[in-house]
Amino acid sequence: MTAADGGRGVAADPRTAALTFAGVGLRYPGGTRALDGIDLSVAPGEFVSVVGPSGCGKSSLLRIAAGLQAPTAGTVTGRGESVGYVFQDATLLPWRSVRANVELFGELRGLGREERRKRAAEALDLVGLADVAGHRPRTLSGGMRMRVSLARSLTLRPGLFLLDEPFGTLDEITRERLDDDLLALFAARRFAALFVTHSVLEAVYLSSRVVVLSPGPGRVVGEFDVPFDYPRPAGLRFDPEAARLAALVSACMRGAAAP
Ligand SMILES: Nc1ncnc2c1ncn2[C@@H]1O[C@H](COP(=O)(O)OP(=O)(O)OP(=O)(O)O)[C@@H](O)[C@H]1O
Repeated sequence: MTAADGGRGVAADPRTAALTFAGVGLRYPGGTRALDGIDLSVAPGEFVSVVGPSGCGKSSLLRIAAGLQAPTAGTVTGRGESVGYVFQDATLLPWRSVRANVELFGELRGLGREERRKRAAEALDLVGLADVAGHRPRTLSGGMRMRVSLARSLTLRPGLFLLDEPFGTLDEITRERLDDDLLALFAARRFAALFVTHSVLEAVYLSSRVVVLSPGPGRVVGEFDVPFDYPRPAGLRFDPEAARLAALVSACMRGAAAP
């Protein structure tokens, strides 16, 4: 259950999981084998991060989870009706106001105008952007745009959030701030989350469990439960126990990357 068990975390029970991969493999049409034999479950209210060397199949795994890519082996189950997606690009519509962007998913779902407005206002409040609801996306910073993207998904009240390096292109301070925002949202809404990142420290700071993939084709080579309660104190970034755990995860990743 902890780092002391050498990277064998406790997987979620597939019967009650928010998301389960069973024997999932992916071979792209050109022949690249991206994933092989992935068994992984995310429990309701669990925050799972996936780390691994570049090209090991992390984004492919997220795309399969999102239903954007079909696996060529195995099955994916448990995706409920309401899944939130946040990818590296905020993909906002430039001609719409922030509020209208945040209302978009509700519109696509066929929610009534009043309900959409209410949910958008609530979500913008949660991410601290109520003041710029009438602005166009181009007037916002990169970090604010990612917040709008988060808010847009929050309007669906997702039971599962899929996040692929959402803050990867942002500077360190903005990224840390958004990590804190995400943690606050997680504490408030307690969705299940599958989060892809290159940063082991970010993974430990945010997650209840960190999963390590091998070089491609990605296989699960380590799982680490993170033994810190939510809400997490900002000081956890500098906590020696967190640093020790991050070192273990890194070592597992380096071991996996060894020839
Ligand atoms: N659409 C595609 N068609 C063919 N091959 C692909 C496609 N997308 C990804 N790949 C290949 O699949 C493998 C896994 O790619 P993927 O983007 O999932 O890895 P990743 O771990 O997210 O990489 P990174 O950390 O660099 O973002 C790589 O070898 C990549 O070249």
